[in-house]
Amino acid sequence: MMPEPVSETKPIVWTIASSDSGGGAGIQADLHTFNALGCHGCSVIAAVTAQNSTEVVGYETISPALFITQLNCLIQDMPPAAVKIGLIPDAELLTQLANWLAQHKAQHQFVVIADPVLSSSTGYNFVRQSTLQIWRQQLLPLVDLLTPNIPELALLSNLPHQNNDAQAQQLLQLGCQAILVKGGHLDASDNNTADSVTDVLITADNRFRLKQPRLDVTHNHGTGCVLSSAITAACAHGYALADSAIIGRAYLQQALSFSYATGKGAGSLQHHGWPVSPDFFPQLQHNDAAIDYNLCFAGITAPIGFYPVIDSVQWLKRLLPLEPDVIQLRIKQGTAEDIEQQISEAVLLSRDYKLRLFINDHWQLAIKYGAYGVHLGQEDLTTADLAAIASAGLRLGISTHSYTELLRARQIRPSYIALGHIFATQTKQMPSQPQGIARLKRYAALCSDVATVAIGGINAERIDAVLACGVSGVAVVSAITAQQQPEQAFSQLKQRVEQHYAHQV
Ligand SMILES: Cc1ncc(COP(=O)(O)OP(=O)(O)O)c(N)n1
Ligand SMILES: Cc1ncsc1CCOP(=O)(O)O
Repeated sequence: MMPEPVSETKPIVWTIASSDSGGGAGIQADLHTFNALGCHGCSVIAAVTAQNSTEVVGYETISPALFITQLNCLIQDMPPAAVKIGLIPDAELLTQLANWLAQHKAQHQFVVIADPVLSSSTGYNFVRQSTLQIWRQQLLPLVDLLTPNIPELALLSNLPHQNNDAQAQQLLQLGCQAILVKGGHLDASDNNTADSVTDVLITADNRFRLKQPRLDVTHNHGTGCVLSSAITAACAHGYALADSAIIGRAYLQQALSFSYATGKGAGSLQHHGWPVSPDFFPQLQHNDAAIDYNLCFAGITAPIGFYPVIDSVQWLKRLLPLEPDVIQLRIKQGTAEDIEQQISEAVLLSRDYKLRLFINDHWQLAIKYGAYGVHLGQEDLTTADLAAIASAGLRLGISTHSYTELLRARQIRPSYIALGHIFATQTKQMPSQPQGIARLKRYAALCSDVATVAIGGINAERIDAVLACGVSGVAVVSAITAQQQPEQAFSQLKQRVEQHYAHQV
């Protein structure tokens, strides 16, 4: 199957690792992964291994001179957006690499993801104490994300008798920015069970767990290589580390689900394109004790469609004659008294006009006056009484701006999920970057089981591209309220959206 085209540009990514003659791991697996995730992969080979699906028979490292020549030659013409480091079974090459990265990383601003391969899954040991020291002292300070399994974490931290958290903290202290502790080894971690695998992403100020069903597959050669390469590819597409870890984990779950036999031992993973099925995405476990994930929110009866967002009851009165079907009242200014007055009046009007009216932020007033629904931001999720909203029968919409927020919102099972901001917007100062059309398409595909609304910078020129992404609604502010003829703008956009959904039925 051809991978889905995921973006207009193909970021350049490098793998600095070793060749696996069996093709399931190492450089070969990395390049397959990069390609499937819409990146152009370059390779810097550190060693050539002779291995098949049952054993590593031997290896030879490349000369330090040719190793450095590969790096220098690539940086001149094909600088990377992100670099993955894999098996480098030689202390001299590791030192050379650390020196080279120290010289070039800051200037070229690439992300470094390192998978500290210390032994093969078939049991071949590639490292000595001297290699571990170079990892600790020279490489870790240059690494943005390290992806050790539990035995590698213990070895690298040199704290074999401490728990995984203490070991990870030790590696952070040595200078690496973040650690994804892979839970695939059933033995040493209480995060893992026979049924599930939990990886833990740890940074200096954040920590969350990515939990997935444990797949009962024997063909799992190259799992670590594929995960770290998929994370590298996602970073190269500009996703933040946490989102990249999520994408990597979903890519791996998908590839493992279709793995196949190659020889007599563990076979290889099947590379597909960008993961979109919710089945492949992990469950995120934050320290969100305040959120109840077992609530049931009322569904939305008809497609959301055209969804204007306005900031006063005056605007509502102006638009009501044009027969809006859904509107959000998003009042950001005024006294508590004034806000309550506007909300109570708007809810009464919405009943007369059979309008589905969402209230932004003011969930208590929405419940008090019986609005159709409430829209909340991520920061509201731990302070609002979600159980009260659910039991009052109000619909809930939640804002999201990333995979991390999207997975969190999905776990709450709201009535709809807002995906934003898609394009630059003048209406609100956004702490995040515009997501763009390629990401919107991926997010919408992941939400095939829940209604979605796109928001942010959407106007008459852009609305067709947004609708083509498969969302169930399109929210706009300035495309109506900042226009010279708002009523005309409203009617034109509404008609365009209605035409789109009419053709979908
Ligand atoms: C449909 C829709 N999507 C997103 C938002 C933004 O909501 P929030 O994150 O709560 O930010 P503010 O609107 O409070 O600035 C929205 N209002 N509607
Ligand atoms: C409230 C909000 N949340 C994300 S973008 C946005 C503003 C959208 O306004 P506009 O449609 O004018 O870009």
